[in-house]
Amino acid sequence: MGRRRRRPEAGAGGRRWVAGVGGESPAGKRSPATEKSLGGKDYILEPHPMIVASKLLERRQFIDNGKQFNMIAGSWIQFMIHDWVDHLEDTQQVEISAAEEIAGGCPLKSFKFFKTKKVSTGSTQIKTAHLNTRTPWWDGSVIYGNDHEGMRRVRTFKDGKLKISGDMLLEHDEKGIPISGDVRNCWAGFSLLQALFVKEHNAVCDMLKVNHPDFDDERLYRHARVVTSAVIAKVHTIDWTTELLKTDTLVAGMRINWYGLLGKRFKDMFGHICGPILSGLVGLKKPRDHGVPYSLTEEFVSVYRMHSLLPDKFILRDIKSTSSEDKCPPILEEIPMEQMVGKEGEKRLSKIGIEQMLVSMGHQASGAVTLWNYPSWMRNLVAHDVDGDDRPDPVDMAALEIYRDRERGVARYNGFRRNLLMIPITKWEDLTDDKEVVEALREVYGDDVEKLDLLVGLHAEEKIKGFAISETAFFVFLLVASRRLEADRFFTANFNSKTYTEEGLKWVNTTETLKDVIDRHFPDMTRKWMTCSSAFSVWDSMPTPPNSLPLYLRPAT
Ligand code: HEM
Repeated sequence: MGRRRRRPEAGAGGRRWVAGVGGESPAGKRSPATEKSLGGKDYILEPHPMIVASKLLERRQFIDNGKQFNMIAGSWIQFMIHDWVDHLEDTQQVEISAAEEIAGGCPLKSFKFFKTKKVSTGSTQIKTAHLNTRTPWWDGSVIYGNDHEGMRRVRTFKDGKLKISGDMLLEHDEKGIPISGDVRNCWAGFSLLQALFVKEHNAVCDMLKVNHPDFDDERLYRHARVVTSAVIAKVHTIDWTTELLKTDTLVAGMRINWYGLLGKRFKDMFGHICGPILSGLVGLKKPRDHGVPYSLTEEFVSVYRMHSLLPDKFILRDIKSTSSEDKCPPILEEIPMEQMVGKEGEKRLSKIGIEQMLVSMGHQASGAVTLWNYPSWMRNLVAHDVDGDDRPDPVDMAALEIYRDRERGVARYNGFRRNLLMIPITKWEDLTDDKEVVEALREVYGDDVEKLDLLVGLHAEEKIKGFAISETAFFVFLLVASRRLEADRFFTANFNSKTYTEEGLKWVNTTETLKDVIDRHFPDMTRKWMTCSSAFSVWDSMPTPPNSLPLYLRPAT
């Protein structure tokens, strides 16, 4: 029943590919249109990533997401990325530098980083790909670890439980690095979500032990792991995604993915007795991969480049204050985000404590995914290696992200849309009505829309009402959201009481949202501090009004 699942053809090494559309991912493979428009210039540096970062990405003034999406939601997606994907790096370093007239506004005039490692697949169809160092499945590896050593590090080997410290936060090693499944580029909000789901895992272990006193440590651990991973997947599917794309159609679509068109009540009563449309993807009799073994694509990674969600300052609230009658506790301190990252962030988190941190994150809006909203502090960032140690060379993340998509052969915006059978743009005005944006795009790319970088296009695109992300990114989200469930035996053939236990299945079936998880561990918190419906909206906002969906498809309020 172990969760170390591999793609069937991956071989003994358990390799996890990340490949681009069409298989090949080297930067050399590009569309003839782009080739022509670049006129033989160096693809990787045209236009210079630092110019793109300074003129189009860097934050001028923080733009928030209104009340739609809070800092728990922003951290949640980092929590998920760290469950699914991280590229293997080469040992060779690259340096990006620019002449004064280009680098003028950049905090770093040059920066060093490791190339993405390209490996030969041995296949004639897909010759090279990049390796994913994390397991791509929805298996909770962000808390459980990605390999044998990582998995051992987090376990207590008693009653199936994972390590957690007395203050309900993660334990740390002698260097101050958290003991958890994934510790790279972490910040206090991300670490808090890891701790919350370690608590969830341990609570499942307690419940299982009461019901099955004969289960040993290994059995408790394994059952609790599949249950907790399914809770994470469910929260992401029917709570987080519907807050990100807040429309009735999406609420219905995501609930149908989990429960099917006949709804939860029908499925609870009769089980998965109809096909995927009527009974949902979860509980299908066998996994489906539509003839293509499950793996994550480069395009998937690129659309999740959403560092603009991160603010400049973390707003710490005073939850002990009695001066406030309403649901929004007063502000205690505004802490620069860079002090909430890495080891320093961990120290601050232990002083703040899990409850104050969670309530504060709940009340702070995340940033909007739009141009001129990329955190300036990330343009001089001390990144971490896979062991969580600080890297010696700071990086300009905004410029690096532009470089990464180009290096990994991800098509530029128009090519990307063509690959998804979406209509490409022919002029800047097709992208947006905002004259200032059009002018800035023209300044960087001239009139050549084929050069537009994907990341810039996704941030510039006018959003559908209710969507916190672009329609282009949404297409990739939608495809992969279903695939992650239907290709996985733990959500299909093995979504049963033998694998999960009766009580474990009930635990998953009765948990709908992140609020349910928070209520389980902090029974008074949301009652005291939250007025909205989802723990991912800003907590003092209004509950979601009743929607036009049929009753059986509506989420419980
Ligand atoms: C304080 C919080 C965060 C820090 C310090 C951070 C830092 C980093 C760093 C250093 C990288 C690697 C850059 C490279 O070498 O290519 C990275 C990659 C990435 N980050 Fe973040 N990040 C944070 C939050 C987020 C959030 C909120 C998201 C939202 C989705 C996100 C999405 C990604 C993605 C998609 C990648 C690419 C992963 C890959 O190449 O495999 N990160 N981040």
